[in-house]
Amino acid sequence: MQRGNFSNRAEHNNRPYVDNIILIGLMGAGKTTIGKLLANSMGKIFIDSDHEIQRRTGVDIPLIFEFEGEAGFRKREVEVLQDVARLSNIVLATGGGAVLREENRELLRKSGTVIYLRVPVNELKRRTRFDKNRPLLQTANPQARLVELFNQRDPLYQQTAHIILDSGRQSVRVLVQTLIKKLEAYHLSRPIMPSND
Ligand SMILES: Nc1ncnc2c1ncn2[C@@H]1O[C@H](COP(=O)(O)OP(=O)(O)O)[C@@H](O)[C@H]1O
Ligand SMILES: O=C(O)C1=C[C@@H](OP(=O)(O)O)[C@@H](O)[C@H](O)C1
Ligand SMILES: [Mg+2]
Repeated sequence: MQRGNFSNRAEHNNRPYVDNIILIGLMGAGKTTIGKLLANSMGKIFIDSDHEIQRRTGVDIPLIFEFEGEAGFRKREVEVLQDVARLSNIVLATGGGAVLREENRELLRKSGTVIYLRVPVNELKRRTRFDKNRPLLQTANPQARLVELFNQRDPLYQQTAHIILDSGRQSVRVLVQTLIKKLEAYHLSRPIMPSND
């Protein structure tokens, strides 16, 4: 067995918690950016739940919020998560609010190894400041909004994640390498058969 070589797929086919990688964290944490690179490096298929929602509806996220409100968006999000969680050999970048529903938190935890990209609010603000595609940040004070969301969601991300990666200004490339090492260390420390935790 080639320990640490995740491209050896056959070994992991019936171990979804090893096979799939799921990224969670606030807006701007780098889920989409790092997810793509991580999938590439590990020979996995990249899926972004927001992209999938946009593909299915044919419209962008701000328009869904405008017409259906956040509640409408969350319904679409849960549907997409349930569908993509059935796949294997994927890296899934979720939207920042995916952990709000308990049913999603349970689903994500049992469908893959969940990684929380934990980034300080100042850095999140810097990364999202010119972005018009995140309806929740289109307020007079996006920094205060991010603080509020961090306080509300940080405990939810922590309880959902198998691995927490605290990061600030490291480059995306360095983060991907660090993540691959953390994944290997995490799985080597686990029993072969997954438990239900
Ligand atoms: N480690 C990083 N260092 C610098 N910029 C980053 C890093 N990760 C992501 N970014 C940038 O931050 C912005 C938001 O990243 P994104 O991947 O869309 O985050 P998320 O999907 O978590 O909301 C993008 O412009 C991206 O290029
Ligand atoms: O935090 C949130 O509630 C949201 C995050 C966004 O995704 P990113 O985290 O990829 O920006 C997107 O799903 C939507 O605008 C709502
Ligand atoms: Mg994203």
